[in-house]
Amino acid sequence: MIIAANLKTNLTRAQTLEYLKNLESCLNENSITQEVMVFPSPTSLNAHDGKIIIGTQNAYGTSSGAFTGEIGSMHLDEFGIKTILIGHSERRHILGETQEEIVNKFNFYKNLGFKIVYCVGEPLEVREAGFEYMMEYISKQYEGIDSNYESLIIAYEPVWAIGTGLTPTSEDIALLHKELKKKLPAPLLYGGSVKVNNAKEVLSIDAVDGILVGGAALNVEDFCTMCEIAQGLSG
Ligand SMILES: O=C[C@H](O)COP(=O)(O)O
Repeated sequence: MIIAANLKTNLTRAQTLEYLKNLESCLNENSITQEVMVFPSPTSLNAHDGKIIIGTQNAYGTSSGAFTGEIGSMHLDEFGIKTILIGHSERRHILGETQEEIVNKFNFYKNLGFKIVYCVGEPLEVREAGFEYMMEYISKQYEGIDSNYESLIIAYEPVWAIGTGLTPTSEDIALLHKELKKKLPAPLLYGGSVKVNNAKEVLSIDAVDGILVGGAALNVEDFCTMCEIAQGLSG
């Protein structure tokens, strides 16, 4: 299974170093063999020696250049980072990234062989408009994305479940994941208010290959517990 922590705009560089040190020890103590990823804030990116895969929450589709406020692939190369989160709902809905910009970024990092965790998901009004409309909405988020890319991981994150404490029912997640797997057979993570107390239920659902955790991952013990839960379920 893939257990990923998106630290968003939290934890300083020093706090991230401490977090990674503690997480690495916890993973070792508990013999965790699952794929564990952490996406720190851009100023906390660093080389890391250990089990944890460090990914970037964002980067512009360039090596370097005149793109004020952005980082490019050369900044990731400095730390050996080869994993990127693309299409997160906060970038789509708060920062206004369009599908076209997302596809450009996807293609740039695909051409560099990055592992891409590609996020899709619907806002509440879309879900309330019915299943068919919701699936059409999510399908548009797949437009332009190379479904055959071998280093692709999809994360389904209903926007209304992110940071709200609300989660779809297990039946809803199972249904959605089944539909999304038909579209694209890549590993499929669920994200949106996953916490220690619901991680087991979510990870037990068919077609859930892992979780992408935001708020609840900020506590390193809790995030490690979720890795232990995944380990337990993987036998
Ligand atoms: O990338 C992670 C997701 O946005 C989930 O965030 P959350 O666990 O705080 O709901």
